[in-house]
Amino acid sequence: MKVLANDGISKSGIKTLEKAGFEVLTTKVAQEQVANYINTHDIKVILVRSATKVKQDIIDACPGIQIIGRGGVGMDNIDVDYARSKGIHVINTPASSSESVAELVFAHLFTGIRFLHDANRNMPLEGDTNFNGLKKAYAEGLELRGKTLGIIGFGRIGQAVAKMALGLGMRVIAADKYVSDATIRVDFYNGQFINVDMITEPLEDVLKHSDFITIHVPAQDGYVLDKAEFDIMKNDVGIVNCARGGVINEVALVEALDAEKVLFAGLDVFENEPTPEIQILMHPKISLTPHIGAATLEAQDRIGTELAEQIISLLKNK
Ligand SMILES: O=C(O)[C@H](O)COP(=O)(O)O
Repeated sequence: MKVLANDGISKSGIKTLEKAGFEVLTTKVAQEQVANYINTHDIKVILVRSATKVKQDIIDACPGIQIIGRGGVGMDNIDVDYARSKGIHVINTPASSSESVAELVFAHLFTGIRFLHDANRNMPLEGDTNFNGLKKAYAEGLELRGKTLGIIGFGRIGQAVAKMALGLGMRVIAADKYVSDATIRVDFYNGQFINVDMITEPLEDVLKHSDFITIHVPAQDGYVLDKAEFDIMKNDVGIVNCARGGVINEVALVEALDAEKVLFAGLDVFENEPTPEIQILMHPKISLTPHIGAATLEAQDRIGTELAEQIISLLKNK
């Protein structure tokens, strides 16, 4: 039985699938060729990350598909309900990348408070006379310890961020439409841990009281952070988005950065992907990464193995 991993899959995933008798194809087929490729190669399982879209057109064109697998969390590139209504299994790996995404949040936070994005762009060339000016700006860096981190969206990833923030000595507050409380287990390398009980707060309170805000909600209709939300935040707040483009109004964000309301932004996701708007790309106060929250060897390894195990249990153990 053939599996097409159109956006790639880890070696561990391929090995597990091959051991169970599947043939795994990792050819990167262009979006417009996907349906034809699936049909001509008799593919039964299509695996994607966020790049390949599996919408109604592909589902209708490929009646042989039995499983659509998303290696990762967000399924906004798949018509999940429609696929399920046609009897197709749709699977993802919701827990595999939480730690990696959370670590990227802190990469952006540390970058923002110590101006790494600016330093990387502006280290002096020989004869450059501006560096002392830069050094003075960099001397206005901040520490995370003792600051308040506001987490919007308190699911698995939001809670993984909370765990790291508590470990760094930050105060953590969170808002979530659906989660009212959570116990955060802050665990240490030596096996010791402490549990911290948290109750979520209204969004407005989180916006008002946070020194830094990080957002962890799925793709949705409408912005979560728009001008009205920026207006009630503290001055010099830092913003991080490693969730989905489209949850922050980028025009309002740029205005807030230019008005010195927001100190910096760390963005892994954009309204336009893979190429963000030029105002975002070139902005001196924005630290940029190209949607790499889950792009660690460890996360991809877990994702590949977890997908493979789900496929085997759905198709081999019937
Ligand atoms: O939803 C996810 O899992 C992340 O956005 C990662 O997306 P990617 O698999 O395309 O890196």
